Amino acid sequence: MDLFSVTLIILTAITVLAYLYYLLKKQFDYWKVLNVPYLETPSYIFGQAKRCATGELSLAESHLQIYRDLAPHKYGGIFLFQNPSLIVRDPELVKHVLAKDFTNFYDRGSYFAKPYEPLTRHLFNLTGEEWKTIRTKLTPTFSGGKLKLMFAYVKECVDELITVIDELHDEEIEMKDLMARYTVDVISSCAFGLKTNSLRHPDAEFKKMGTQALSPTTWTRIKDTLTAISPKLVYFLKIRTFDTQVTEFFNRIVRQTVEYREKNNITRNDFLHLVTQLKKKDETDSLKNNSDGIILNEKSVELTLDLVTAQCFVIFLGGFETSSSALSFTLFELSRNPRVQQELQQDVDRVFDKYHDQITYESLQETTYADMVINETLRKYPAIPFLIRICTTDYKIPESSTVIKRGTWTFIPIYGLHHDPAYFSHPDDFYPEHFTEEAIKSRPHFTFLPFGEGPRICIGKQSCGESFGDGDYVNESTRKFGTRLNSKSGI
Ligand code: HEM
Repeated sequence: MDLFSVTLIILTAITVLAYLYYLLKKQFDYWKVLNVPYLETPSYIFGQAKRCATGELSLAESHLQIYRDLAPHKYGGIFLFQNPSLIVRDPELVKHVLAKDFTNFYDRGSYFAKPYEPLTRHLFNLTGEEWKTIRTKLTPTFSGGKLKLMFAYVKECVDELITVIDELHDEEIEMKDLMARYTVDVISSCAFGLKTNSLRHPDAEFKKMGTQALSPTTWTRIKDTLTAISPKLVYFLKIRTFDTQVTEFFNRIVRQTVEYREKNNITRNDFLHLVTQLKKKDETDSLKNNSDGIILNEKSVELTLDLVTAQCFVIFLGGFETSSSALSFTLFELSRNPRVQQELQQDVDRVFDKYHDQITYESLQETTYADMVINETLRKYPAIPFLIRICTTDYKIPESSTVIKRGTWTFIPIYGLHHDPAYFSHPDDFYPEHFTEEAIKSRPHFTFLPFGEGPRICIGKQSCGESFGDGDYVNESTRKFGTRLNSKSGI
C-alpha cells in the first residue's frame, strides 16, 4: 500500500471517529440545550447506569444516589446508556405523571414480543387501547367480594404453613425459601385452582418454573441491557423473554385445567374461573367506563386462550417474587426489632381474642399495627425501586417552560422518595410509626408508592394484604411463633 492510501485511510478513520464523538457529545448536551437541571454523564457508554452495570451499586442504590444528586430540583435529566431520561422528584409532579396527565404517560415501555411470544402479552406489558380493554375486563375479578371468596384457599395454605413450621420444632429455618414456597401454593391455588403443595415438596414443578422465569442469569442480564439500549434490535432479532420450558409449562397448565373444568363442569372461585367466564361473556357495562381518556374499543381485544394464559402468568409472576420478598423482609425486620415484634404480637392477640381465636377476612381489617408493619416493609424494601412511564405525546411540565419530547423515558424514583427524610423521619430504620394516621396525614400524597399509582396501579394491591396472604400469614404466625435471626444471617 502506498503512502497516499495509508494517509487517506488514517484521515478517514480520524474523521469518522471525530464525527461519532461529535454526535455523542451532542447527545449528552441534550438536557443542557433544554435548560433542564441534569447530572453530567460519568460514561459515554453506560451514562448514569455505569455504577449499576459495573456492580458497584444495586439498582435501588444507584437510583437513590441519582435522586439525592438531583436535589433540590423538582425534576432533572440523566442519561441511561445514551438515552436522555427524566427523573421526577417532586410529589406534585409525580401526581401529574401517574394520574392527572395519565393520557400523556400511559405506556410503560416494557419490551414485549407479542407476535412471536404470546405469553408476554400480559397486562404489565400491554399499552394503549389493548391495555385499557384488558384492564377493564380484569378489574372486577379483583373486587373485594371476589377476593373474599378466595380467602378460604389462602387460609388452607396458612394452616399448612403453620403445621410445617410446627413440625420443624426448634430447627433453624431458611425463611426466604419457605416464604417462596408458601407464596407459590397461595397463588397457584387462587389463580389456577391447583394444589401445588410446594410447602411439602420443595422441588414442585410450579415453584421450579416460577423461579426459572424470574431468576437473573448472565443471558437475562445481557437481554435486559440490550433491551435498555435498543428494544427495536431485540424485537428484530426475535429474542425471547422466557425460555421454552417455562412457556410450554404455563401454556400446558392453563389449557389442561380449562379443558378439565369444561369437561367435568367444575366451578371454583379462582382467578382462572373468573377470566374464563369473561372469555365467554364480555361484561359490556363496565367496558363503557372510559374515565382516563384512553380510547376503548371492546371489540378490538378478544380474550383468546393465549391471552387468558398470559394474564394468569402475570398474576403468578406479579405476585410471586413481590409477595414472598415482602414476607421475608417483614420477618427479617421483626427478628431485628424485638420492640416491634412485641407490639405486633399484642395487636394480633387483641384481635384474635375479639374473634374467639378465628382469623377471618373481616378480622384482618382490624389488625392495624400489622398493616403498619407491612407498609413499613414495603417502604423500606419496595419490590420495584422505580416506575417507568414513556411520554406518549410532547408534554409541557406544569409551572415551567420545559417541554419534554414524545418518547422520553420518565422515571418515578420510588426508592428515593421512600428514603427521603423530608417524608419519612427515620428513613434507614424499620419504624412502623411512619404509618400512624398522623404521620400519613402529615406528608404529601405520592410519596409512598410501593404499588405505583393512577390508572396503572398494581391490580393486585388489595389482594396482597388480604387475600394472597401477607396479612393473614403475618397475623397467624405472630400469634403462634416468635422469630429471631440465626447464626447464618451474619448479623
Ligand atoms: C407485595 C406485593 C406486590 C407489590 C409490591 C407490587 C408492586 C407493583 C408495582 C409497583 C406495579 C407497577 C405499578 C405502576 O406502574 O404504577 C405493579 C403492577 C402490577 N402488578 Fe403488582 N405488586 C404486588 C403484588 C401483585 C399481585 C399479588 C398481583 C396479582 C394478583 C400483581 C399484579 C400486577 C399487575 C398485573 C400489574 C400491572 C398493572 C397494569 O399495568 O395495569 N401484583 N405491581
